[in-house]
Amino acid sequence: MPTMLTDVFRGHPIHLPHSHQPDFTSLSELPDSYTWTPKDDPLLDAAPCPPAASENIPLIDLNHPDAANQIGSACRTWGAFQIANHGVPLELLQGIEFLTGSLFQLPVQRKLKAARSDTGFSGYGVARISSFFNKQMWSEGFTITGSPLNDFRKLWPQHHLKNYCDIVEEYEEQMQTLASKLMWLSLTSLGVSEEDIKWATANPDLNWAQSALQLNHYPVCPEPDRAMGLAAHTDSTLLTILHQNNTAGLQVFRDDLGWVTVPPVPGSLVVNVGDLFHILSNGLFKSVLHRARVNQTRSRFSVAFLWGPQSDIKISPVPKLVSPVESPLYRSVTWTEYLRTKATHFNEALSMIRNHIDE
Ligand SMILES: C=C1C[C@]23C[C@@]1(O)CC[C@H]2[C@@]12CCC[C@@](C)(C(=O)O1)[C@H]2[C@@H]3C(=O)O
Ligand SMILES: O=C(O)CCC(=O)C(=O)O
Ligand SMILES: [Fe+2]
Repeated sequence: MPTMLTDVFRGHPIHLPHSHQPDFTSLSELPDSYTWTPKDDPLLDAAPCPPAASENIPLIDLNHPDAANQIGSACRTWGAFQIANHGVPLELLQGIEFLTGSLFQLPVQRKLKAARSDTGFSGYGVARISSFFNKQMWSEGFTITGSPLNDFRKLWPQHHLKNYCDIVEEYEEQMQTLASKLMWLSLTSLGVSEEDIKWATANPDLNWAQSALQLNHYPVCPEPDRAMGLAAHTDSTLLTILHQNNTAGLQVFRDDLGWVTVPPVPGSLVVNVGDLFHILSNGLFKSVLHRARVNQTRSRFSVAFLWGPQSDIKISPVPKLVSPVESPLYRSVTWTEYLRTKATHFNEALSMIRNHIDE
């Protein structure tokens, strides 16, 4: 029986030093513990030198006949792109956004009833990556995997539950189908087809995949330029599909451009390449470093669908992308092993599993 995401941190507790959530609305000044300087994050103010032209991640129409190549090119240069005509109904995007807003609007004491424990996976809390930073992030989150019923019943009365659980389940189903379509489209652009990835084709109906939903809230902030919503990180996933409300905040990093803000395009979705897809593509696809900034006038919400393989599946560079010249850059790893490595080594996790080829 493969490890489910719910078991990933069992026996591997993640203790978050600042798990106490403030009532963000009551703060008119940024407390020192929320004030970030380049000492707290060396990439905080990273800007290109000389300043770069205004470039952004591409917006790709999934109905375009050349979509696969456009996606492949975005995965190589940015590790991120936006998609339109993705087939996810607008009402469902509005539904998950409404649910996210209603959840975070609840009083802190109620949200804490569904707090995530040190060894737990789902529930309410600060970002898991908080333990790697000295400063606190201006955000709150809620992680869901599978049915959210157990956690939701701690938050809402019975009559809301069915509707909210239906929205989450429908959203997870649609995202799962979309993520798989995006994976195969991007692999096609590398000349990799379904016969080349046995673990995916041996388990039809996406039985080989698992996922989590991360709901994020970035409240209005009195001093946004000195605060950080979610610090720079890469996702551990194969792919992450992100819905953001109509408020900018997500930024992606490119060595040559510095931080680039991803503008919200109503109805479209952002896709990030995660570390496992970087490994699978033998480094051809970039796992994108990204973060979320906050602002003074509008709350921001995002819903990240984090998608990866079941835990009995070992991910390693696709043999077709490996040759005597292009040796495998990484050893094989399951998602569970990788999440645990990431929980201890954070942004160094990829280099921990990199093969060191003697020159
Ligand atoms: C499956 C997962 C990926 C994630 C850790 C988690 O167990 C659930 C939350 C995910 C998230 C969302 C915010 C950024 C991130 C780095 C984190 O701390 O929690 C990601 C994790 C990840 O992709 O590694
Ligand atoms: O809120 C955002 O735009 C980013 C969220 C994110 O990176 C995540 O949940 O992993
Ligand atoms: Fe992320």
